[in-house]
Amino acid sequence: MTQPIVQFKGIKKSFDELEVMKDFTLDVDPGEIVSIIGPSGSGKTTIIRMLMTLEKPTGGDIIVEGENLWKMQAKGKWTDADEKHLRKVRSNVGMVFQHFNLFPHMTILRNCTEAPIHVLGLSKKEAETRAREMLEKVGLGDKVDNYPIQLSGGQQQRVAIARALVMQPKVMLFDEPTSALDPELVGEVLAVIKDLAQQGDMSMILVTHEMDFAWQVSDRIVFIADGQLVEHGKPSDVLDNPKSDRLRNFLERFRTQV
Ligand SMILES: Nc1ncnc2c1ncn2[C@@H]1O[C@H](COP(=O)(O)OP(=O)(O)OP(=O)(O)O)[C@@H](O)[C@H]1O
Repeated sequence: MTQPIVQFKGIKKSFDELEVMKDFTLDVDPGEIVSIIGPSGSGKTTIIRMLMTLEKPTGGDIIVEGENLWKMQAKGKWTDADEKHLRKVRSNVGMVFQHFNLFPHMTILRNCTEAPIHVLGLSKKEAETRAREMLEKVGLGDKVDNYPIQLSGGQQQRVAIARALVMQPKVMLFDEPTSALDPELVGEVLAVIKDLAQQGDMSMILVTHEMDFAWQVSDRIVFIADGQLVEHGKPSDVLDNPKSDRLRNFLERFRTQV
């Protein structure tokens, strides 16, 4: 049996009095494409942020490639060696946010070489070779010397995808990657993500409100509500034949809004 690349086990998460996750459990297999859907405020972004170690779960375990993210302390407290180990495990996880957050004073190429040089320790030449290859892959091979401000929002988001890919992650996280874009720019970004999904060598966890897109690219759709996983399965099962009232109501509300 293959070991899941990512495991959430009994995750609890509260912000002061607000209990966001009550008991969230999910395994993601190598190469699997999982989309997370759910009502606004149900904790989708929080799940992604916990996996990026940007938020700490209140309880439960998050395991990446067999390593328990929040329990890596060898001596019961965080040491420099633990932090280094954590950074290494975390470098298996790439992230594309809603807002692309490129460095405005750096060229597109340099935006993509900073992390491989400083986190992975690649030489400038190696990092540039990888970055050019990834920028080519997202259709921006001719923009390496431009600055972010010279690119459209859709192009900037494609740079953000290339920047994450340069780290050769085993899992890519996308948190509503098109929601900050003008509608006419959404398609080009979704096409790049779809392409990556079809290559099949990376796992992906996507938080998206683009249901048609989720239907097309996902191996599995996960519906969360009230702090837990309510339903999951193949897109045709979850989106076309919901079993629970909560999912049925969510999809109905969603369809009347679109
Ligand atoms: N740092 C924080 N401090 C306090 N509350 C927070 C924090 N981050 C998130 N929350 C709250 O946790 C809940 C879940 O937020 P989250 O952003 O994960 O939801 P979501 O499902 O991604 O929502 P949306 O679909 O609207 O993006 C919300 O009520 C939010 O206000």
